[in-house]
Amino acid sequence: MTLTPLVYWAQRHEEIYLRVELTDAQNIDVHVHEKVLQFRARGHGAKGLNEYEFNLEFISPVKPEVTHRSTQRQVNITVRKEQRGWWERLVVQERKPVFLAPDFDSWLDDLISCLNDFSFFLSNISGFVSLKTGFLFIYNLVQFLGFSWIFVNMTVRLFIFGQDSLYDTFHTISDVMFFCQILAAVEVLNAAFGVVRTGVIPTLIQVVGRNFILFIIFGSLEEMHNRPVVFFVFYLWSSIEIFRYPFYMLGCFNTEWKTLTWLRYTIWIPLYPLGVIAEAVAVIQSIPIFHETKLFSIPLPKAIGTSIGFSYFLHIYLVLMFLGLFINFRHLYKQRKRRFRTKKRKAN
Ligand SMILES: CCCCCCCCCCCCC[C@@H](O)CC(=O)SCCNC(=O)CCNC(=O)[C@H](O)C(C)(C)COP(=O)(O)OP(=O)(O)OC[C@H]1O[C@@H](n2cnc3c(N)ncnc32)[C@H](O)[C@@H]1OP(=O)(O)O
Repeated sequence: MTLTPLVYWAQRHEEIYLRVELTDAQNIDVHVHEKVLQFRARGHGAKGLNEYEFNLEFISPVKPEVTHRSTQRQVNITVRKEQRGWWERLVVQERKPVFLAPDFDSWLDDLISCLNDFSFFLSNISGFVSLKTGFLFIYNLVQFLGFSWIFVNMTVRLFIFGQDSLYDTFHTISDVMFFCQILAAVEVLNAAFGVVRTGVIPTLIQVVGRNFILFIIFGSLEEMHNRPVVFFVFYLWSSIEIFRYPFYMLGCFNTEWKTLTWLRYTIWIPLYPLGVIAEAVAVIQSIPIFHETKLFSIPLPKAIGTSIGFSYFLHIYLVLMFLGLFINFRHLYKQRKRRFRTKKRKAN
């Protein structure tokens, strides 16, 4: 008849511990094949000095290497789980074998270690959520909410009112866009003071470029308010921001969602040129209006008798825009390469 020793078990996320109640155990043979652990040894158990053995078929796969250590009172066996995780029970069959019992001492150790882990996590978190992280997170959250509101509002209005919605974008959206774009000046400061790892020039080009269109071209000319170009400019701007800001928010906690990262570093490829083209259309449409109204024109001395129209500056600005497009396109291309190259290297 086969004699089985008493076996106590416990688990951690990566390991299984078995404590076999055999004193002075000798000729210990323990190995794992597939999910089954086989144990055989000679020692003093419940039925005196005898051969004892047992088999356990684990509920999940384990690594084939087993370590064991015998003391005068028991044999301790450690088996490594194939995949990290918490098992709902030890063995495949729902009714546990009679010789098997939970090892409460070890569970207690486990509980203590869990509490230690938790307090370590808490102490880390409190250090981690520094002032800078908190500030960046809130900033990105506010921008994300603002641009999401813009994007969703414009999309819903497009579905409900169709083409008509293109003509009143400025009236319905501009207040939130003003708010978000004024706030975006913070990004220039962040870059200038090294709060985030990015160049000042690309950020300045981005913020100044957009605010020029928003405040000077759209904001100061009522004639522009009902033009469909406002819709295209606002829609293109918000289309990138609803991905860029949540990407930064996750970054604040060293977390990433691969799809979001891919979107943040990819959809600018079509959006940026389209955005610049839409902005250029807005500038071109505003030129005759500035010309007629003489708004922002600089009067010259009476002797010369004329003024320098703002529309001249707009011609120069059109050239600057494409220069800006080139600089920022190159910058974003480099950022994309850096991001995906670093990721690939980390993966290797
Ligand atoms: C100098 C005078 C100016 C004269 C202007 C005249 C010319 C004007 C031409 C203007 C053309 C503008 C056209 C434009 O308006 C059209 C459009 O926007 S269309 C829509 C598509 N647009 C886009 O896709 C651009 C979106 N914007 C951006 O991407 C940024 O503003 C830009 C500055 C262009 C690039 O961003 P950045 O350099 O910051 O790259 P990363 O996102 O890779 O960030 C680098 C690292 O910094 C961390 N970071 C950055 N910001 C934050 C933040 N707010 N919170 C937390 N962390 C942040 C980021 O995580 C990266 O860190 P790591 O590398 O460690 O991951």
